[in-house]
Amino acid sequence: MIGRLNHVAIAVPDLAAATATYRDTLGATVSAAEDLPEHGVTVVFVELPNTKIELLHPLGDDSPIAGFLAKSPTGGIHHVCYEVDDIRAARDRLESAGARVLGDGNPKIGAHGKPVLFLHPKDFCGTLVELEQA
Ligand SMILES: CC[C@@H](C(=O)O)C(=O)SCCNC(=O)CCNC(=O)[C@H](O)C(C)(C)COP(=O)(O)OP(=O)(O)OC[C@H]1O[C@@H](n2cnc3c(N)ncnc32)[C@H](O)[C@@H]1OP(=O)(O)O
Ligand SMILES: [Co+2]
Repeated sequence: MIGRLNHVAIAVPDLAAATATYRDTLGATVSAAEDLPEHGVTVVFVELPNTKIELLHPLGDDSPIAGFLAKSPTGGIHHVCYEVDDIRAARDRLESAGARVLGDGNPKIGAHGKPVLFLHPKDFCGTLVELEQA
């Protein structure tokens, strides 16, 4: 059911410093920072030849990544995102298998303009999984 690895997201306490690390130390192409209030994060995209890295920083009082950064103050890998052909069919299949879809179960529009959903980390080997419609 899952296809390409769309991105790996890294939660960071200092977005400017993380951006500089990827741009200046690792020599990657990075985007400008973008606020996504709908998702409670500010994001910088790092473009790699075969996938993307999302550098995430909390935005607002109810950011879903605040708890993660409280537990890992220096940051760390927050989620992986896999592409699926039909996100609603994937959701229904996963729910039938007992997996927990986070939020109200309806896809939101993600950072790349496509519908996304999140799956509980305890159901997927301790890793938060994002699904994005291909
Ligand atoms: C940029 C836009 C978009 C895109 O298009 O790409 C994004 O990626 S937005 C990214 C941010 N959005 C989300 O993460 C939405 C989904 N996330 C959530 O709903 C919550 O973060 C969460 C996964 C339910 C966690 O909520 P939180 O309140 O922080 O923690 P809990 O106490 O409820 O956690 C329960 C349990 O799970 C562990 N945990 C939490 N986060 C992670 C994680 N990222 N990876 C692995 N494990 C995680 C947490 O430690 C708890 O474990 P125990 O302590 O053992 O109970
Ligand atoms: Co993401």
